[in-house]
Parts: sequence; structure tokens; C-alpha cells
Amino acid sequence: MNLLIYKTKTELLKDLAEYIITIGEKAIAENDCFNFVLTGGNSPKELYTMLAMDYREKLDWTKVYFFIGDERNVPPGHESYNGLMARKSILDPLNVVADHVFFVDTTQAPEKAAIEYAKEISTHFKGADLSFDLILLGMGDDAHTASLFPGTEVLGNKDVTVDSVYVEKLSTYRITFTAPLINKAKNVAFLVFGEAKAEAIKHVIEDQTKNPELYPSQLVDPVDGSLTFFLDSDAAKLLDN
Ligand SMILES: O=C1O[C@H](COP(=O)(O)O)[C@@H](O)[C@H](O)[C@H]1O
Repeated sequence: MNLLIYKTKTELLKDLAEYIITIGEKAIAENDCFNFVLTGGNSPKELYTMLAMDYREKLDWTKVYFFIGDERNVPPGHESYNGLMARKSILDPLNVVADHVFFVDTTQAPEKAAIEYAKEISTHFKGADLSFDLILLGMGDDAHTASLFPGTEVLGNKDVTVDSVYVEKLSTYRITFTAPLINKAKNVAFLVFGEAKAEAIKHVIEDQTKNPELYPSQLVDPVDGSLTFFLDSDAAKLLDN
């Protein structure tokens, strides 16, 4: 596990953008494409805008395939739809073509949407291992990541797939990568900033006895890949070192 702590969010985002470009270049050099999973929520918006503006000449974006690690069960045009945020902040500004974007079809029932999304991913990987080049993750202040929320059934899903989950405290369904699918990735990076996440991050990184039912981000532990936490000093303020 790599732990990177930055004084400011701006320094963090710049370094994370460069890390993404490095991984993208390597993937394209090796396989002629970069399979990149985006995180949702608020935290990545500035990063995505930065990639689309300041890094548009730094990578061959026509070779990138974009996925989303979790989705809210709202129509695709809804302001809470993670894919819409991605569209506005990075995909449209980079003129990414439709067949390089894999988003969850929430016009279907959540169970069906999850099954269809898993199928689309499998088809894209043409029967090979479902190992993304990079999965970017955020984390909520309750230590959820993707839509792996505390106390939910999906935490026990051992399949390398996409699942639907009812999140009681939000009274809604979500569609999410399972932990085993995340853990297949070649690289996983957490983007976490702000004081509100300090306590959760302390549990996720430092707890000797893991309790993923309470802190689901503890489930993230790539089998063969790298795991890097990009934190600002506020999110890292309760860490021992
Ligand atoms: O609901 C979600 O929350 C997490 C964290 O979001 P943030 O707004 O605190 O950055 C996010 O990683 C996930 O993709 C999203 O659906």
C-alpha cells in the first residue's frame, strides 16, 4: 500500500492527474488501450476538469475506455447520476466517442442494470480477466467506497461482478462493482480529501483488526495490483504518522 499525503488539495490533484497519465501511457504502450474506471460523487469533479483541460495533450485519449465504478439508481439525465457528472467534467470536454464510454443503464430495474453492465464489461474484455488498468475510488465519511455501504448485503458478494444493492439509510438502490471486481484491478487509487473523512480514513488505513461491515473501504486490497491512497492533510490528520 502506498500512502501519499499532500499539504493541499491542489497539490494532491495535480499529482493524481500525473499518476493517471503515467498509468494510461503504460497501458496504451502495452495493450494499445487504457481501461479506466471513474469514481462518482463530488470529490473527482475538479480532477476530471483538470485532466480534460491541462492534460488533454498528455495522453492519447482516443485510446481510453471509461467505466464507472458505481451508479445511483436515478435516470441518466438526473443531477445525481454519476455518469452525467463524468460526462460534463471529462467526457464531453475530451470529445470521447460513445463506444468508449460504459455507463450503467438505470432505465432498467437495478438488478437488471447490474447484470447488463457486468455483461458489457465482460464483452469488452473478450473473455479475458476483468482486470482494469486503473480504478479510481472515492470514499464517503462513513467509509463507503463505490456503493459498498456499511452493513449492506453486497459486502458479502464474492463474485467478480457488478451487483445491485439496497442502501437502507439512503432508501435507494445503487449499482456497484463488487469488492472482488475492484481487487482484480492492476491499480487502485483512492482520492480522499477533507476533515470530514479523517476518522474513516484512520480506520481504513490503520485498524489492525479489520471490520469491513463498518468500514467497507477496508475490503479494497488488490490481489496482484497496486493500492495508493491520495490524501490531503485534512483527511490524514488523525493518522499516526
Ligand atoms: O455516493 C458516492 O459517494 C462516494 C464518495 O463521494 P464524495 O461526494 O464524498 O466524493 C463516491 O466515491 C461514489 O462513487 C458515489 O457514488
